[in-house]
Amino acid sequence: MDYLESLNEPQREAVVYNDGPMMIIAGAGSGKTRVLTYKIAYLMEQGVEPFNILSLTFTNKAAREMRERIEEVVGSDAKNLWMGTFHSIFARILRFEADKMGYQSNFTIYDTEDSKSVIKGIVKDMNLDDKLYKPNSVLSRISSAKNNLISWRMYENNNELRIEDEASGRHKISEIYKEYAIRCFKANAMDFDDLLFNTNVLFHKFPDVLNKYQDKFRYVMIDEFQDTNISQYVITKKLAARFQNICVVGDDAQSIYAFRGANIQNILNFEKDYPDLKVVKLEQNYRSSQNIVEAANSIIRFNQHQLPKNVWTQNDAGALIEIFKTATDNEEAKIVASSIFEEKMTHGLRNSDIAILYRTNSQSRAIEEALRRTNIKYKIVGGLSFYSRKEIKDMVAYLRFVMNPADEEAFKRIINYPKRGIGLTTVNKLRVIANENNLKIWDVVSNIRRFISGRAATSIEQFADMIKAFQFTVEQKDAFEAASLIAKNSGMLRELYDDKTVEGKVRYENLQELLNAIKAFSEDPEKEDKSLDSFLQEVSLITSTDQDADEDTITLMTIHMSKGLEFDHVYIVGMEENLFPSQMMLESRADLEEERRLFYVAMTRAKKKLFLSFALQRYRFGKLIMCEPSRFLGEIDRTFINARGVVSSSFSNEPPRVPSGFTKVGSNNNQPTNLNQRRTSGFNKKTTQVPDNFVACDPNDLKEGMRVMHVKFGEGIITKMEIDGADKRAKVRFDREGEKTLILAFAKLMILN
Ligand SMILES: Nc1ncnc2c1ncn2[C@@H]1O[C@H](COP(=O)(O)OP(=O)(O)OP(=O)(O)O)[C@@H](O)[C@H]1O
Ligand SMILES: [Mg+2]
Repeated sequence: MDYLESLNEPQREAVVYNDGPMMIIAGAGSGKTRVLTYKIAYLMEQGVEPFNILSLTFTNKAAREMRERIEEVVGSDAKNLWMGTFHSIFARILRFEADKMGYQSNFTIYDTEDSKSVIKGIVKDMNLDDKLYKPNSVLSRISSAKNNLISWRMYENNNELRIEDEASGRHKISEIYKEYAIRCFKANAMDFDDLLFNTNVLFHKFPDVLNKYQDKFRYVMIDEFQDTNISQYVITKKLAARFQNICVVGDDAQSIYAFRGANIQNILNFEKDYPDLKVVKLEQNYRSSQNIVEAANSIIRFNQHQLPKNVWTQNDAGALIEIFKTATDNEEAKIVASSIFEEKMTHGLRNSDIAILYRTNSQSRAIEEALRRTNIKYKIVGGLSFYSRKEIKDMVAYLRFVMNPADEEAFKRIINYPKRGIGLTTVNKLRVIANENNLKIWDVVSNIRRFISGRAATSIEQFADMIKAFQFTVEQKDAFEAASLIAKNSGMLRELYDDKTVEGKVRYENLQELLNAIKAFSEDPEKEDKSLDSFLQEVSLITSTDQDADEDTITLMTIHMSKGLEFDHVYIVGMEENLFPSQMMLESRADLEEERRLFYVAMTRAKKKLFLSFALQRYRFGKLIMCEPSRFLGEIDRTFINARGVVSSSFSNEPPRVPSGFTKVGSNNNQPTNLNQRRTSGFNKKTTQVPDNFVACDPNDLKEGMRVMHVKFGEGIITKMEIDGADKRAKVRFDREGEKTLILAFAKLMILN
């Protein structure tokens, strides 16, 4: 039982207490996940059967890691634990119980792209304005209804929602919601939100089913509880109602999914719902250096809404936080890459000890380029994942349709890919026939002669025969053989093989890689169900953090994806106003607090060293804009910072000033004005401006005697060019500021004549 020795007193207390509801609300890095892991191991050691324990995590990867730890203590029995994300666990339950809901157990799980395509179709069929009813925003409206357990029927009768929709000019959303639900059902498909929503319906409508699972799950655990939504909360509460052995673990200061419906209120409700709740606080941080812990504390104090907590650590003070001030986003990337190179040399770090975090995915491009140039291996978590690539989705659509021929989205993808002369008009005709006769698309396709004749009918008949042959194959052969045959006989393999462009080759390799994955799956001794169907289920629930790379790479990801993880060195890039805090998310104080919690999450991922960087100029939305340092930088207690101000054109730490006469960029940027009201940043209190047409020139184009413009110093004349090793410098006599020597790699100059 030596793992108990590796815990501090309150952690141990939390591990061994298992008689009723418990909540651990504790600071970052204080061992919450560790406690949950050992709690499960402890229960199993006490003789609790693994299949009586349900543990819900933020990613499947987190579940896998926990399971491995538990296995170290209790052995292979840990395989039988019910562990995973809410979505994967409830998809599993819904498969078992599908028939009760009128679904077949091989239902498809629609991803966001599928869902949007269904909505697009509905908007078109209803003759609505597709600019007003954008798939994204309609879907998010439906999604948030579902996460608040509002069915389309309830939506229809809900005055408040109707008024909101009417105010935005979109009074048809309730009808779209209804049609969307009908189409998904007809396609034997559920979207991600349905996995939770339908589980709620299932438990509500079928008390005997609920009873069964209540009996089964004697112990229920939830990690990252602060980010659960109402739908998730209600399900788990129901499940735990019999034994009341529910243990939730979280940190209100790390709640970062409110924008997706997560509700911090769940923490407060929990105390009300379980009056005999045992509450445990963990305050000692084991992850980070003292400087990092204190710096993170210093920023989160700016939030008004939080439970009182005092996070401290016995770890060493460690290095100060580095702040890099850089001229442009590309330069920021370069500096981060060279810092990583240097740190690796001096501290003997592996790539996997390092992470670069950013607010939005699009920031990765510049960083990737710089890393490639420096020969540092990296992986992007949460970008376009393997399973989101077109060729993979096409192939998966074939498999989906073979398994579930009601799946209309899969059908749309493959009916004319590879090309078989079945155009959009025909496809639409098929859908109309299906709708009018209240049939599934497959019923029409597989009996096409009854409905249409001519050349199109022949092509469709051939398609139907092909699918029937595939269905037969799937019954006869193992997953890998069947998938290989489908890849070949559908024509997909040849289509990709014939494309000899570089991209085409990559796509062909990707398809092979998918087949490899199916082979590995069908030979995995750990898997009980090795069928193609079961492979598809797993694939549709893969979250982008779940992919493991064997290689030693540094990790690039958004802060949202980094929850629960830790790295020796962490770089947070793009610390600029309007980027972080994000301009798009800032409408209220609550939004700002959520952005700040996001920053808190990012900072507390670092064990030993934290680097923050910002650029003075950055390309955004296709335009070069001036940036101000993030207000969050100014909120960090100065004691913990080493502001080197690494690079700016003049090596100064002053904010850039802008010569008069510059037009203001951003006037068409829709910046809410309230953004500029509160400035605590010690870096920059002024709004900076840059000319709209400012385009920095290539240093090689500069010559003595040229008239140039500099963002900060204004106009001037080049008096001398100097080359010092790799560095090119220019002496410029500025009209206002006098003579300056600029390093051209960093100073951005625009040629005026
Ligand atoms: N008592 C302990 N002794 C030594 N190391 C510990 C102890 N408790 C936790 N740790 C280590 O501290 C680190 C943080 O633990 P863990 O990830 O469980 O924290 P957490 O509270 O879940 O963090 P987060 O809020 O980021 O999810 C891990 O590396 C863990 O192994
Ligand atoms: Mg954790």
